[in-house]
Amino acid sequence: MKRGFLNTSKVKKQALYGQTQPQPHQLEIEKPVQTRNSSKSSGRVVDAGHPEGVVAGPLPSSTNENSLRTDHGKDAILVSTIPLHFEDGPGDPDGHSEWIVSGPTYDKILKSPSFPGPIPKPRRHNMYVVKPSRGMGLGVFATCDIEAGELIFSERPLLVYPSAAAPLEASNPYIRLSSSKGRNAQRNAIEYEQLAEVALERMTEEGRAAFLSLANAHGGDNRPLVAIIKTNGYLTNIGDEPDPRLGEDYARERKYGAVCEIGARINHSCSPNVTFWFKRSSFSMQVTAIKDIKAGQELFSSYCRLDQSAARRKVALAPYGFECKCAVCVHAIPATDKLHEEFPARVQRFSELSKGWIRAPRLDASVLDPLLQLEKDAIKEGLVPEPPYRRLLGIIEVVYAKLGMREKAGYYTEIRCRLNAIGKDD
Ligand SMILES: C[S@@+](CC[C@H](N)C(=O)[O-])C[C@H]1O[C@@H](n2cnc3c(N)ncnc32)[C@H](O)[C@@H]1O
Repeated sequence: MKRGFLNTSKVKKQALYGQTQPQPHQLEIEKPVQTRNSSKSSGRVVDAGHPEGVVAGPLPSSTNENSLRTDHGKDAILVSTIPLHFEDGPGDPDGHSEWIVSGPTYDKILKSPSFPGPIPKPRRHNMYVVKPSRGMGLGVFATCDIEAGELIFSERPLLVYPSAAAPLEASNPYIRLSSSKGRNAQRNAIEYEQLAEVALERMTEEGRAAFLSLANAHGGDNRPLVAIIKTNGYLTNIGDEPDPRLGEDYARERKYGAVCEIGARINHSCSPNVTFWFKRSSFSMQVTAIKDIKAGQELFSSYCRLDQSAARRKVALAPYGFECKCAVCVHAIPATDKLHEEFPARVQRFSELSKGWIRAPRLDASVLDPLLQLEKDAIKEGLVPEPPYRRLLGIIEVVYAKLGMREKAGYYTEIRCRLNAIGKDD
């Protein structure tokens, strides 16, 4: 049976399946919504009904024939609850996410061995609290001392969505849209608002309330759900395979973003102390400390790339509706801007020099001075999350080892390993 899904509550509670059609990402709804390059009639959303023993309600139960399948066509788009939830089952103890997803990506993840695994658990309970943060709305605060590299919490996102659903300024690394943004993005956003409505309907009452209570920096947007996604989404490591047959927009991997209930309360700083990483095998988002954090301190992530000047960061953050007042921004001068922009190149230069130092029969301890100075500056400028920072730690470590200063070398090995371990187990 084929039907327009938006005004059909039964269908709203089920996975949606668009059969393979010549045009990508098209859904037949009351009025067919056309996506990029499209002048032909759209694909179809099919209510395939339920197999025995599987039902749509009560929410978030959502499995139907389509969500159990792992052979969806290239152009299928589903809204599905993940992990799957069966009527007579207890539901996943780690919770469920709603996922707006292309058929092939859905199939790929579902077919991964032992998917979904349990979400990682922090070593300690209740390491954070959500409460008001001066001038920033709500924020998340540490309730105990936390070490760099320590997992603070993990959660199944409320919603996982294709990043094209929530195009932001291109410099945002977390929700990045492919090159030809503009018109296609607008069209996609309308379509995705409708898909987000479907996803919202499928959530539990608590999940829906949590989603709708999240910050919205795009109040004037007439797509309120996409606006919430834009304000709160973080990039995951799940992406659709590139599909060059569909043109420039689809010619590279298109990532998925995630909106999380707790993670979304973390405010921005250009000197962040936590990082987000997505674990595919458990379909969960992790928040891990990248610096030692004292009890009572606020947790901050970065909403923008840090390898750019304060002026560029300001532009990148504008869609979030605030001006960053962190120490790094407030004290920005041309020299600090230069460090942000040149940090990877400076580390690279030291990396090349260090090859000669290691081979040298004897090394003067003075080679450490500029390295330690760069490390100090990088910490002060909030560059700890940048991959070159870890490379810098590695260089300092080998220089200390070469100088026979084992204890110092060991110290650098430890912090480098702790940072390197973040997100590595997936
Ligand atoms: C993902 S939410 C963070 C949680 C949010 N404070 C809340 O109350 O839910 C992003 C929004 O928080 C606020 N925000 C985040 N970082 C900020 C900062 N450094 N300064 C001022 N406002 C900030 C902005 O309103 C932004 O649009």
